[in-house]
Amino acid sequence: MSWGYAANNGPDKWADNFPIANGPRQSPIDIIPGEASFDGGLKPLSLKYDPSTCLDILNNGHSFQVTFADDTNSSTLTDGPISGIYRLKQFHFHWGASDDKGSEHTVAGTKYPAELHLVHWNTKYPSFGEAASQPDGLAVVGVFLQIGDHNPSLQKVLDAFGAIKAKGKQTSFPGFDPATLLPACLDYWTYDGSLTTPPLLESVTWIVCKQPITLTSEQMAKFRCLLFSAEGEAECCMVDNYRPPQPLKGRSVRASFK
Ligand SMILES: C[C@@H](NC(=O)c1ccc(Cl)c(S(N)(=O)=O)c1)c1ccccc1O
Ligand SMILES: [Zn+2]
Repeated sequence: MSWGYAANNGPDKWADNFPIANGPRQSPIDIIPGEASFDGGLKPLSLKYDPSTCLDILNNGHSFQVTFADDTNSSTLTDGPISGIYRLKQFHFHWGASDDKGSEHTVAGTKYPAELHLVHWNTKYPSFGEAASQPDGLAVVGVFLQIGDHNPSLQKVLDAFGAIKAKGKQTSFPGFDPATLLPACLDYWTYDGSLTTPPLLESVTWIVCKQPITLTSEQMAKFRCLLFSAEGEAECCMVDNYRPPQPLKGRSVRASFK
């Protein structure tokens, strides 16, 4: 039985096969703004993305991912809390069965309907796979989604869902600029954490943007048309693919803003 988000294979069961689930730097966490410490030494994020590196969009049975060519420094994250150059590998989302839940990080207990993760790896290592096992290997920019105005950029992603409805489906997705999914203000919280999905490796510098991006409730409903299941299997809607907040275990959360 492989891991998932159902009662019999979901987050409460992951420690059976991935004992690091109870480790010292697990993600996500509940971010409590009043307990975050402003760090004037934190630099602004520098995100430089080249749309020509965007390759395809796929349903991996846990979420959907938009993948990028990461053989050059065309799409990178630098500065912010990190040193060196991190390359964009993919972005994906986590969302709920209804608009009152779905994000992985929460803010003083507040859940957003969804959360975007832009996954980058440290080019001091030879590949994403190598980097994912190093304490400074990955850097993920998290962006909350909240119900509001229509999001034309996100609509381009939603329009591709017809081709990737079932687990294992993939289609080319050229020329998409992920910078169009970023909020106007790049103030952020940062802390040391992990992948929020198995193998839950403790290799992620988390960078969570304070300002959400918006989408309409109708756009949010489109996420819930994807399936966890493969073609020919009993249809199972892809919803509630989020891990709940994990213990902080003494970690500090820094803020790039006052
Ligand atoms: C669901 C998907 N997970 C990732 O690809 C993933 C990779 C890195 C990060 Cl940092 C994150 S996260 N959520 O912390 O940003 C998620 C996955 C996991 C295992 C096997 C197949 C597969 O597709
Ligand atoms: Zn994620």
